[in-house]
Amino acid sequence: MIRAAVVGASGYTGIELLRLLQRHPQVQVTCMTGDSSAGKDIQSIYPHLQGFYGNRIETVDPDAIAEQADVAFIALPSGHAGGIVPGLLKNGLRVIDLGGDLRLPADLYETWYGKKPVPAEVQNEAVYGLSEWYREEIKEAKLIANPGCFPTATLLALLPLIQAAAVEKDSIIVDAKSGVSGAGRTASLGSLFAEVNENFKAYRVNQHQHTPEIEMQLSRIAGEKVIMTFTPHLVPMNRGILATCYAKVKAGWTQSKLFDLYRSTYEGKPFVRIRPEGNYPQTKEVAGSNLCDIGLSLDHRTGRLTVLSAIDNLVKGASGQAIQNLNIMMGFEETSGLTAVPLYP
Ligand SMILES: NC(=O)C1=CN([C@@H]2O[C@H](COP(=O)(O)OP(=O)(O)OC[C@H]3O[C@@H](n4cnc5c(N)ncnc54)[C@H](OP(=O)(O)O)[C@@H]3O)[C@@H](O)[C@H]2O)C=CC1
Ligand SMILES: CC(=O)N[C@@H](CCC(=O)OP(=O)(O)O)C(=O)O
Repeated sequence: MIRAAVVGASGYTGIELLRLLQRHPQVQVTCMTGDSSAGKDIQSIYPHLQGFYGNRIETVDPDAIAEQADVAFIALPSGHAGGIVPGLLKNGLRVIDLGGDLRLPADLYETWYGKKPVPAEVQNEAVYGLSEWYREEIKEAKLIANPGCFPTATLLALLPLIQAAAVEKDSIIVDAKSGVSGAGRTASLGSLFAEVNENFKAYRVNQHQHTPEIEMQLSRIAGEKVIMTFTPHLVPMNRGILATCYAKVKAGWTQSKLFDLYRSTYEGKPFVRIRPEGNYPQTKEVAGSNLCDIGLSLDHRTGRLTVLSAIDNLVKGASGQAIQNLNIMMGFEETSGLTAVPLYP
């Protein structure tokens, strides 16, 4: 049994880690931290956890965390990892950061997040944790930069095409929609019921912090620079991301060849399901699970391919993928703690 700390246990990704780890056969949560909730019992904030967890929430102290845990999940707003991660690594813990602090080099981070980057030696040690694509590196990692929710849905949809050089690389457009839990539990005007309910809006158009993250990983697999258009939207639902990705295919790529490409790329990958022709993913069909469902359709008139990808932002988009990465790092079964069937309806 390994001991896990959840740093930021009182947030949405924090309680999702608690929900999923509760039935993980090889992991026990031994430490929980928070900020405004420090000093309280977790079940006093989240009564649905009564009978599952009785831990007291502590303030963040890397040395105290290291005494109680072998691995730490960092589920904090961006800007905090730099002050915590070095102390945890120094004490020999494996660390998985769910925020954006370790995913980008310093210049891009500063530009897109508008915050001070983590020291270069910390960032350089981080392995980008898109589990299906970087398994071998994740196995050897001590520090994981867990991907963002939109990048997870988008990259799983687009990387097969990029790797096979099947599309014109300057033709990519991603139109993505997220449920409101993607914004976290911290109160904000934009997350109020009356702002979100019966509404559907784009936000941070051409300015979203996940744009460079997606482009960096597309470029890495392409072996050359790829840029794209990315537009996120907020949808009045609790959970889920649907990314609709468009790209112009190169000559010779038929619908059946494209299906073969996706099926062979994700063969043996337990969390990616390729939908049959004419059948497209829906957020409800992956809710509460670590699955990513992908569907595709080639428009013969325009030569443009539409790839749809659905995930639960809190599971495959955050806490589920973090546990998948822990499983890979520790040599556990990749699906340990993550085999739940989606919650439907
Ligand atoms: N929500 C999502 O779908 C996804 C989120 N992420 C990323 O995961 C991270 C966590 O997100 P999420 O769970 O949604 O956020 P929440 O706002 O729901 O939770 C934030 C957590 O961080 C704690 N916290 C806030 N400020 C401080 C501080 N100064 N010092 C110590 N602890 C602090 C809070 O404690 P307290 O409650 O006690 O104040 C709370 O536990 C973010 O970086 C986010 O971008 C990544 C992918 C998807
Ligand atoms: C709906 C909503 O607001 N979603 C968040 C996703 C948060 C996230 O994953 O951001 P990090 O890169 O900091 O981890 C957003 O668009 O910013």
